[in-house]
Amino acid sequence: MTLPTDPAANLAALIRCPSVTPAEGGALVALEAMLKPLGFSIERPVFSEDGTPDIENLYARRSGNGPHLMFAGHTDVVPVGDEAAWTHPPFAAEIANGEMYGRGAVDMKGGIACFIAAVARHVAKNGGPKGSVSLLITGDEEGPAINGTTKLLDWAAAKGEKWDASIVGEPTNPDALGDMIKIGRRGSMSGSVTVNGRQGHAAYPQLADNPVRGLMSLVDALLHPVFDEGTKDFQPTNLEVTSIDVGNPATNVIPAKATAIFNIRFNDTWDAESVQAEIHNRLDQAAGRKKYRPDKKTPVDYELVWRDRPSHVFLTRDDKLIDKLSGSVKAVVGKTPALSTSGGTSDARFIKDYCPVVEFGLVGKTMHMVDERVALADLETLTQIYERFIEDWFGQGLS
Ligand SMILES: N[C@@H](CCC[C@H](NC(=O)CCC(=O)O)C(=O)O)C(=O)O
Ligand SMILES: [Zn+2]
Ligand SMILES: [Zn+2]
Repeated sequence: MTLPTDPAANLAALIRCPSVTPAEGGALVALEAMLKPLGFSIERPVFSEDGTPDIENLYARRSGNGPHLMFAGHTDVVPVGDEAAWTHPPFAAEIANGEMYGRGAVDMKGGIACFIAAVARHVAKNGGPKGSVSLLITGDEEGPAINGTTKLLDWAAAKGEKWDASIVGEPTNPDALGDMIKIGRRGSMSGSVTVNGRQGHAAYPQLADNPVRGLMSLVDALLHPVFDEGTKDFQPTNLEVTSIDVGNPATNVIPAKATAIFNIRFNDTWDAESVQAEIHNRLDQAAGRKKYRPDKKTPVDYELVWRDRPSHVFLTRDDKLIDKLSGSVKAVVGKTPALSTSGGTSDARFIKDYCPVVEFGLVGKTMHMVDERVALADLETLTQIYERFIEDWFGQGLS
């Protein structure tokens, strides 16, 4: 029987599945095909909640006598964006100049492909680890994350599953494999601000109330001043405006409404409540400013809506697990990774409530971009690191 020891072949099979959240796209079927020959028992729970799409997930376990290592990840991917701008089609897994192109190549079908190849090599060489290995894979990491990892963990724990450690295979390395292990993340929250104005003729602005002017004041206040300078463990808090939308096809009509959407990444100076209070305060102050609406007597009429659930700031530092993983990285690439909480959030925020967890995966430079791609050499190196970690973690015990 052929075992899935080649990470590039595993990844190509996964990239060819168009699993943009919330679509399964065949990705979990492809995973089952890789995991069955390795002796995993596989379950595919589907979770639902009102107002959110149903999500297919996968939990696979290869049981053995000894500790239990869980690898966690997601097969869903973000949309491709401007498909015409890709130099290779996003779901074809084409290889050029030693790199495989495709949505999910690094975030994070590539990480899953490498972990499976690592287990396969370990099984081929040693007959399998001295303990249990499981894969906890969601189809809802990039989306609202309501019917994914959090429910999958509850569901597995209710069946008696217990884990001694977990690795999340998000692309943690900024430039080269071995750069960085993630040991926590900033919080994340999104909201929208809609300004209600009064529609009218662009040549008679005194008869209208242009909501774009009001929105400019509010957006300015969201961006300035900076929220903080960062803390010992975390980057500075940062807010990005991700959309400004008026939906106005005419050039000479002042629209009735204008909306901005924003996402804020906050450090441990804040929690979700204090961020919300700060944003409210900034908007209230800005609503009365005259800069863009000198002739208006009333403040900007706006509505703030918080979207989705906030993701909380968290640290997962576990020195024993970090030492073991750092040692495995060093053994393969010759350098000790930095420990960081930089970048986005991850499902480690749910896993930390069940067992020690660290994050380590591919180089993330092209994640969410057009032409997402991974060096084939990196796939091989990450596979070797994961294999080495499996050997070290099961072989030397947990201390
Ligand atoms: N929208 C989801 C969470 C979205 C998670 C996403 N994470 C990444 O892209 C990983 C990036 C990295 O490794 O730095 C994000 O941070 O937006 C929810 O809110 O639950
Ligand atoms: Zn990801
Ligand atoms: Zn992502």
